[in-house]
Amino acid sequence: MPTAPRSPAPARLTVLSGPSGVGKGTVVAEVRRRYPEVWVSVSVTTRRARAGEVDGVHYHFVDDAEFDRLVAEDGLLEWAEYAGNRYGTPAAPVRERLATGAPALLEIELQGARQVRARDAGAQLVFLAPPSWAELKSRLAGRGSEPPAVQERRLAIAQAELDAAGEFDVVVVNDDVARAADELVSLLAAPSSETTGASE
Ligand SMILES: Nc1ncnc2c1ncn2[C@@H]1O[C@H](COP(=O)(O)OP(=O)(O)OP(=O)(O)O)[C@@H](O)[C@H]1O
Ligand SMILES: Nc1nc2c(ncn2[C@@H]2O[C@H](COP(=O)(O)O)[C@@H](O)[C@H]2O)c(=O)[nH]1
Repeated sequence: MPTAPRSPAPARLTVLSGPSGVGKGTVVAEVRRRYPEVWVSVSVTTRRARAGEVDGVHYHFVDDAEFDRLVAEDGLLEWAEYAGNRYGTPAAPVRERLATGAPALLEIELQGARQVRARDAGAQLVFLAPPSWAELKSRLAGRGSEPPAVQERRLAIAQAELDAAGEFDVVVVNDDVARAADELVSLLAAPSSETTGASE
């Protein structure tokens, strides 16, 4: 008797987190430049777009009412308030992507990473760390996208985020963009310990 075609096993969700200015966006852009097939979730945010940011590409820029609506209808996989703005991951595109058996990548902050872990024990949490505190400060200042007071606010949050690095499955040091991108690509491709049966 012919068997019905089977759906592929859902793939693993990978989360990239780390303090503001460490280079998450830069490393993800390098991964996508080399591997355009890597799928990265586009978050919603109430923050205003920076110069050069494109709605629907870098973020879906929404107002507070729209964000409230998404939360109320359980449309977000996770969400958090960060430095005075809200950010969240639209749930449906991530679920659809994983259901095809292909991996998905989220670039989100610490509170969101913790929510993903609580919902999905098989998710892989990757922490991107700076080579030093001085280098982190210099990168954030050098980017020039926030005034000094906002940089200070982000650096205060960064202290707590660095203290939480031990909660992550893997720490990748971003001392070199190409090398960090290589490490992230190999982590995305690595099979989940749940599917290999390896112990945690
Ligand atoms: N390995 C690196 N060496 C030197 N500079 C880097 C490196 N990686 C990123 N940068 C620079 O650091 C700055 C911050 O990078 P990026 O915007 O990617 O950080 P981020 O972690 O995504 O920040 P945020 O969380 O605030 O969005 C940018 O100016 C970027 O060019
Ligand atoms: N919890 C979530 N955090 C997110 C999401 N999208 C982005 N982020 C993180 O927010 C901070 C600030 O981002 P910025 O673009 O204003 O510099 C940074 O750590 C991002 O990774 C999300 O959907 N959920």
